[in-house]
Amino acid sequence: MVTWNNLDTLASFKELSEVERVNLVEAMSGENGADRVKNYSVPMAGGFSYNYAAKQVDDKVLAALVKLAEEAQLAEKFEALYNGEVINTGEKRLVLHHMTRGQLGDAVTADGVDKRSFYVEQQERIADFANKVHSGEITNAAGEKFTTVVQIGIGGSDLGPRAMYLALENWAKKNGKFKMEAKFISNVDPDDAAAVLNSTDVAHAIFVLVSKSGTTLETLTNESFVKDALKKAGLDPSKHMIAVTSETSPLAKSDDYLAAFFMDDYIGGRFSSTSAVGGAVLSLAFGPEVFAQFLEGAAAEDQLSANKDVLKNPEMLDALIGVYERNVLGYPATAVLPYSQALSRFPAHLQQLDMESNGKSVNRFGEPVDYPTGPVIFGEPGTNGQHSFYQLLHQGTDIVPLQFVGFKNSQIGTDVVIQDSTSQQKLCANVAAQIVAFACGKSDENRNKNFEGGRPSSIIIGEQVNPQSLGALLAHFENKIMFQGFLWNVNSFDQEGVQLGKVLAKRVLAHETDGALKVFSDLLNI
Ligand SMILES: O=P(O)(O)OC[C@H]1O[C@H](O)[C@H](O)[C@@H](O)[C@@H]1O
Repeated sequence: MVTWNNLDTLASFKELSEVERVNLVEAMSGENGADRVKNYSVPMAGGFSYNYAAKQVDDKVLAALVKLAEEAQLAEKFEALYNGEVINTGEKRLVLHHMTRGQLGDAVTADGVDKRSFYVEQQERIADFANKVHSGEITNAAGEKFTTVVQIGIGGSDLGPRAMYLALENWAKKNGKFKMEAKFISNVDPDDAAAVLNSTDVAHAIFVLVSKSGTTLETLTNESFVKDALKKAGLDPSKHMIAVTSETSPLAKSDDYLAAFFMDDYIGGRFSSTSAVGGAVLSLAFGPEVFAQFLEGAAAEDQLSANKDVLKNPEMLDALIGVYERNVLGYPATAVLPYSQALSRFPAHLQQLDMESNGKSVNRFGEPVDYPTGPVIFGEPGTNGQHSFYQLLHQGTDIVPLQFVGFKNSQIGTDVVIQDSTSQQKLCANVAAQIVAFACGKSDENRNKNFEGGRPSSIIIGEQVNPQSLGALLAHFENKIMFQGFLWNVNSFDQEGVQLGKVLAKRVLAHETDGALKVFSDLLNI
């Protein structure tokens, strides 16, 4: 049995806050620093390692974190989750996204079906559909092959799949796995749909309407926008559209689609990249085998997350260090900085994954908590970020912990030697330099040029962005966020905070406003 307690009631949390702070400048300088880089590293799946040498931890802090993990029952809570306990207390739901990529524990039956079999069945249906589209067995009305896939969805039905597609696009082109170009429409801004449609040959496009609830205003509006464009082109929308939704949604039983594929209420939108939500677009774009490899990578990382030895569990360790930084050291934000163009939208996905999950002020029983929970998450690929907001990170008044991700190899392989180094080497040199610059700083008599250092970072180092490594990386962050939710004792799997704005927007559109809302409506010409 697991017990759910607030972080500040745990004796081990009090002990952690009393452990002497690490002076990162000293820790990371000289031979000491070299030893830390060699020793403070844990292997991950997908060829990665998680290196936390430049975090503000030492063996004493780590020992206290291990105790905290034990008292908070992190391993047992994960076990309860994958064995089908109702972890999403707010919505009274199980949390089963891990099951889309493997079976970590017991078989789980819900709604009268074995859930793992249900997810596998959907994967097989998608694979069959994608193969038929690729072979020309499923075509447009004129009998011509579809060449483009356009996903319509928002939030979890957009960000993850889009980030994953962009991450693998060049890898697929280079490795002969590229089947169809994918595009995405998400914003209700008419310029989003119009711009995508203007650059798409709609007669050869298949549209994937993705909405777990089937009620999201932006997505339903964009569906109508696309149907309108198809009709104007003399095409039958029902021959160009498929749906991905939950079986209980209004879209599930509609005849408006060529086919419908399902996820369910036990998979949160932001955790749905490995379900049919990511499966449809990624299988169409790159083939079902590539999607299967992506799932394998995620499953392998999930296995590591289930390890009870904290120092061999990269996700648990990352989560614990993050909570130490947030709740003991008092840092307000975390930046995610992938040194890889392929991961250009990965930080955007993590913003939703992390902030929608752990941006909570009440615990899982609805009682207010007296400590900070999820930090602000933001990020950009390096080196672009360096030339943008790193000034604040190096010399600003807030300390912002950093999560770097770096790869030894590029995806396309085309490179050039300028001033004795390749572009890939320059990219990697920058990430190494930044870690040490942030940690150690540099003294200068001119205060303006002085770097105090002491700014913590970790780095996930991999070989290359490919389907397996991408799956592992995604699972790393999903599971880290889950463990942090356990530590903060919040429900990471609901998102009530997004409702109020939606309700008020409906009122504006119905002209049922007064006060400030009325004046803003007038100012915006609604
Ligand atoms: O997939 P849908 O039901 O259309 O939901 C799309 C998104 O909208 C909601 O407002 C939530 O904030 C997100 O968690 C969700 O991913």
